[in-house]
Amino acid sequence: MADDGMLLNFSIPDSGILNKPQFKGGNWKQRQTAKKAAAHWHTKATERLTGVRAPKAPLPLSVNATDVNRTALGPRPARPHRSPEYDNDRPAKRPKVSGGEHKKPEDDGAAADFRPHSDASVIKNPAAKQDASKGGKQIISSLFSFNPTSTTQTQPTKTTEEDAPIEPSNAPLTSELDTFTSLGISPTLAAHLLKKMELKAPTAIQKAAVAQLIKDDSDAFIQAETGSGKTLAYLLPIVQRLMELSANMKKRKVDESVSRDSGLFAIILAPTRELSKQIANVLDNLLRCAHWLVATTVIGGEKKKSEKARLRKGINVLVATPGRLADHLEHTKALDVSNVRWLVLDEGDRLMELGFEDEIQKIVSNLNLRMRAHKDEAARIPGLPAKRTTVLCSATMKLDVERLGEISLKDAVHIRANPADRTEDDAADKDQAFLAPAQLKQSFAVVAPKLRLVSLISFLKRAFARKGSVMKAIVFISCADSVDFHFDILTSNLEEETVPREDTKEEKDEEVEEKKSKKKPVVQADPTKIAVTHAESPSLSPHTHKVTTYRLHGSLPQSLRTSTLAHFTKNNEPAVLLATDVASRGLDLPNVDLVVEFDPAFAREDHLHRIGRTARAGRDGRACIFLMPGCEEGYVDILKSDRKDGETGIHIGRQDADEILKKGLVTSGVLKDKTEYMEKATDLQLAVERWALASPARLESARRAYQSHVRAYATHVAAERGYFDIKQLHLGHLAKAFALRERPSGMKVPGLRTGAGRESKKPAKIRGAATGANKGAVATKAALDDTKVDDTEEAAKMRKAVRAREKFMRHAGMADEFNLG
Ligand SMILES: Nc1ncnc2c1ncn2[C@@H]1O[C@H](COP(=O)(O)OP(=O)(O)OP(=O)(O)O)[C@@H](O)[C@H]1O
Repeated sequence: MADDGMLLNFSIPDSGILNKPQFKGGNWKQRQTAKKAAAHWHTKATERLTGVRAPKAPLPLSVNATDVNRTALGPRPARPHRSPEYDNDRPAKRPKVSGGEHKKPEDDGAAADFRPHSDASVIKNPAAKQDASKGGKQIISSLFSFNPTSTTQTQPTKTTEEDAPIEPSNAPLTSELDTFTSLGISPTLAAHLLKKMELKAPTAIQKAAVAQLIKDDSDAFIQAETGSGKTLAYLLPIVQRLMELSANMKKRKVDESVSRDSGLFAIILAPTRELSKQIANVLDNLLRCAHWLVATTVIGGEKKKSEKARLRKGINVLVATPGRLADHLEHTKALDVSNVRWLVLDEGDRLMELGFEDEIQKIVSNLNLRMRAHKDEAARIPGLPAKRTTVLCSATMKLDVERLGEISLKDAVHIRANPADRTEDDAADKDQAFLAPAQLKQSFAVVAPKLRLVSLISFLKRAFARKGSVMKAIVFISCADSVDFHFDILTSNLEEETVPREDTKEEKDEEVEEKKSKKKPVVQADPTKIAVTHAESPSLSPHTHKVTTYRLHGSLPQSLRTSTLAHFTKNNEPAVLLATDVASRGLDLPNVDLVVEFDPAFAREDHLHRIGRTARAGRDGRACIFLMPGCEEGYVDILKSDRKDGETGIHIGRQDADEILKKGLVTSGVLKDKTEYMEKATDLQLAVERWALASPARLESARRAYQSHVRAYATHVAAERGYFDIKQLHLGHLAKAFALRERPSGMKVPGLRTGAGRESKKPAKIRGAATGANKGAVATKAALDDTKVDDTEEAAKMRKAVRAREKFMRHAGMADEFNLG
């Protein structure tokens, strides 16, 4: 149209085409109201003249919950400022939902402090609309009101930083007499350890194990704390013995010296692929001083064909996962195990937990059979021991480890770092032998469910505030869905999150069409996002440096898991890894200064393995566990039992959510007024909620994470379920920590993985609290079925393990940890 063409020639000055009026007189409030009204009419007039619709101004991050509501309702009447503390004094309000309809709090078993959600802009959002169409209701509750109070002391105790330094318990020995050569290691190997691997002296467990395994062919059970160097404790004697074998053959001028064709002499079994690869790396480093010896790995998740090709070429040491080795023993002719004289079962308790008992039994019988059948052929290798030595490594001496010992060991020697510490008869509680490294500084944070997410962000913000104070941190989260959700939050620019825009006409039409065709909108996961396992964290990075966030869980493809761990290991900049328990066992990640148990572990020994990712080989480390006020605080008893000086509890620090929020969010360190941190926390929470509401995929991810979290919560071992009582879990408050504004009872997760069809109509709280003795079993089985506890292979193993354990416990007349009946 001609008019349009003419309009193109208009140039609109930056100041606008209408003069802005001056506002004088009246009080501040009246001037603000007049200014807003004028701005509104100014915009409308400009739009009318230009035909261009002005974009809506983003809502600043510094608004609070009531401001958001007001944005939609217009200017509010003057009202005295109400501090969040004032909220605390108010009696509970009946929850009011967006339709104006009131509902009794007990209707959904959720929060009693739900506020009406009248954020029209949120309701206009497609995700929210989709939810509203399903009968979902948007609820905003205040972060700081109606939180449960702590049952323990409210004032933080002396922080662990203030404690006097403690002698490390897993460090290399310092006496001049304690050298590798004094244990029987050859000068060549000792020189290699010193020059190439920078290892000057053995640790206590290495001293005990190396001396024993070099001089003797007896089976052994190695038990030592995390980070004490168990890997080298069993690898060093094997490599030393193989080097001796080689030297022997040369001395005796036997035709062929030891080479890759001489046969397979040692097998090391580890429960996970990550651990197998890590052991293989240490072994490769050792074998650089004996290049004629060849090692390789056979682990699940890799092509069997290439593994077969490697086995065909000939190997001397094999690192494997039990399932894959059992498979090769059955199907790969090139795998000859008749010369195997060392079998190591690393992380024995975990091997049993994952249900590898059958595979290990098969492997052991196969080795025995072939060794007996080829006795004479082995005689051509002078010095090859007549009997096989089996070494079992485990942090604990639980019943299932004893069972593994029965399968694999014969007259085993019990090797401990300090045998004087505990005698074999000191078996009142064998797990108690497993303690945290003495120098590890432990603390717990008492955080109400609603404050969990903002507290985690604040805690990490504070930890990474000064470059160098924390280089690497690991945050343990109970399930894969929750890891993904928190990864997305931490790697998003929350400050850019604005109130979702209004739908365009096209979108409205589309929606009408959709409704007509009665097609349910399908929320598709973005396939490109699956491959992203690390990204910068805007919310954690201070101005001075960047912090990278990583994610790791068993549902990621193996190649991605491996590359993520490698990237995290090589990264020399500050980084945080969000992980499930897939990263809790055996992994040796350098420079981890801090471990955060955002979700407490399912059992005490898992907790010890998790915190053992720091304070390794004598280095310093910090660990903090998040506990909710109430029964969870009782878990401090477990923290005390982790330590030799436990009963006193003097080395276990305590922090409150308020303290964490103040330190993490008020970066100046000085509070302008005592509610400043509350406002900042509320802003952060609102930003996260807006982030979730901005797309259906994010909302789905939040709901999925929440539901998986609740299911995983029900899987704590029976002995600890008093601390983690699902019936005490406040589902409504917890939903807020997942950025959700919905009632737990009405929450549906589109595209829920396996088991979604069996979703009960009852709210999770009621489902979790199934009746009588089988409540734990119901919850556990639901968790195993519906939660991505680990990858599918490991989940299957876990199910098998649960069944095996149930059977075993029944036979042993013991209380079953899953309360099966
Ligand atoms: N003698 C030593 N001197 C210095 N550092 C050592 C020594 N032996 C091992 N280390 C280092 O200690 C760290 C922990 O070793 P390793 O992974 O074998 O411990 P672990 O006892 O198996 O721990 P976990 O129980 O957690 O699996 C590694 O980084 C390793 O390089």
